Amino acid sequence: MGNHFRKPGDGEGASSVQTPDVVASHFTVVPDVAGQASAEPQAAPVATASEPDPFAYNPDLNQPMPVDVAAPTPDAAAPAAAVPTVPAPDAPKSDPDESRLFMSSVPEVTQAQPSIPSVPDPSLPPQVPDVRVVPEVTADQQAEVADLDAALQDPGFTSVFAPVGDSRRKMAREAGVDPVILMEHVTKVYPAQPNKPALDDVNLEVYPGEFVFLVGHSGSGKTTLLRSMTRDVKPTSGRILIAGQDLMRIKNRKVPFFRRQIGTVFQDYKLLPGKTAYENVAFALECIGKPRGVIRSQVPEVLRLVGLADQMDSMPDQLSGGEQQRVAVARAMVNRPPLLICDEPTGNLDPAISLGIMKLLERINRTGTTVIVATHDREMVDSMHRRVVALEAGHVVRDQERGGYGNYGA
Ligand SMILES: Nc1ncnc2c1ncn2[C@@H]1O[C@H](COP(=O)(O)OP(=O)(O)OP(=O)(O)O)[C@@H](O)[C@H]1O
Repeated sequence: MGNHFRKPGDGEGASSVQTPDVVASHFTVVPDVAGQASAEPQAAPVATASEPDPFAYNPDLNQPMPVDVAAPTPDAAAPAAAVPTVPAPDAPKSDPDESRLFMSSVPEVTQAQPSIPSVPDPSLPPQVPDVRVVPEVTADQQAEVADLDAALQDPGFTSVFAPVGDSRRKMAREAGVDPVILMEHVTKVYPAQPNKPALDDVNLEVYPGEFVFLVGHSGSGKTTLLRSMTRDVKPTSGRILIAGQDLMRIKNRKVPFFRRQIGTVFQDYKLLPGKTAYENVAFALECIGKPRGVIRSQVPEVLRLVGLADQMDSMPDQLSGGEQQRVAVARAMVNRPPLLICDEPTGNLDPAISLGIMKLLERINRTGTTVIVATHDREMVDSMHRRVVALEAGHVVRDQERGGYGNYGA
């Protein structure tokens, strides 16, 4: 298991143009439960792959795409209806250097990505205009939205894989591709509520590249589900594999290394109040032993891509809620985790700002990162036409391709 997180000896096909630092930043290896890999975060072995994996996390556009899996054509990869301001990946670049962050050191695309016309891509949203009406947006909010929109034009966000749709998921299963999230019969009973499981026999599979909304009433178990994916909560029974790591068996001392591979974004940002935006993002890289030179180059780039180039030196309390959340997203993404877990990322934000954050997450998803988002934002879910998993009293009651929010209270 675990094709998504590469392990030593996996990536013979890695591009020769990548520097070791860059490769390490993309494919940091977590020591496995058996302790076969180095426990030192600095080690970050370079990933290699003897056989190309169609669904592996692979930001290098020059890597040959497997022929039996549909890579998005540039046009197909841009869900233009849901994200009208995001340019197609083949949009002209205003600054060639700008492509260095999320695609750090990824060379220019020199060849068209192959596609399989016979495989439909049901993940693409229908071509309907975005008719969201955002009431009473203040001048500050307008400026903030404009900033983020400008940042989202950055060609550094490059589409590698389209989100995985139903037929792709089926195809992935048939091809033996491992899900990045696998939950089997997961039940969580908190001691304080012994007769009311927070999760009750949950089964869930999420494949690399998917974007999934998690919805449900307050108290239905969304946070417990997400926290069990990061081993902040240990289920009472069942099985959880995250990128091949068996979270029911992983040793406690290995959990911090595992978590460094997962990006997390929460409603309350969780920024360090005494550090600037730059320092908050840099801290994430310092914790995993990244060299200073890598930090100095990657942190400004990721902050620029989330539209905060001019606010790197601001303290959290000098930033708006939306800007703080963008710092949190930048921090979660700077090490390029293949999985991004977001718990109510727009819960504290105004609608216009929320839309910007969601566009950002969608754009990150289009670089190949699997994204799961718990939300109460009905409009957002309805407008984005993504996979929707609904929980009710700890049960999965709906798992729908390109679904809507459904009949849930706020
Ligand atoms: N630490 C805890 N101890 C005891 N019960 C808990 C704990 N955390 C959550 N619960 C209970 O588990 C159930 C699910 O809670 P959870 O926070 O996962 O729901 P949620 O869907 O995320 O809710 P919300 O949308 O309000 O955040 C609720 O009944 C809650 O009271």
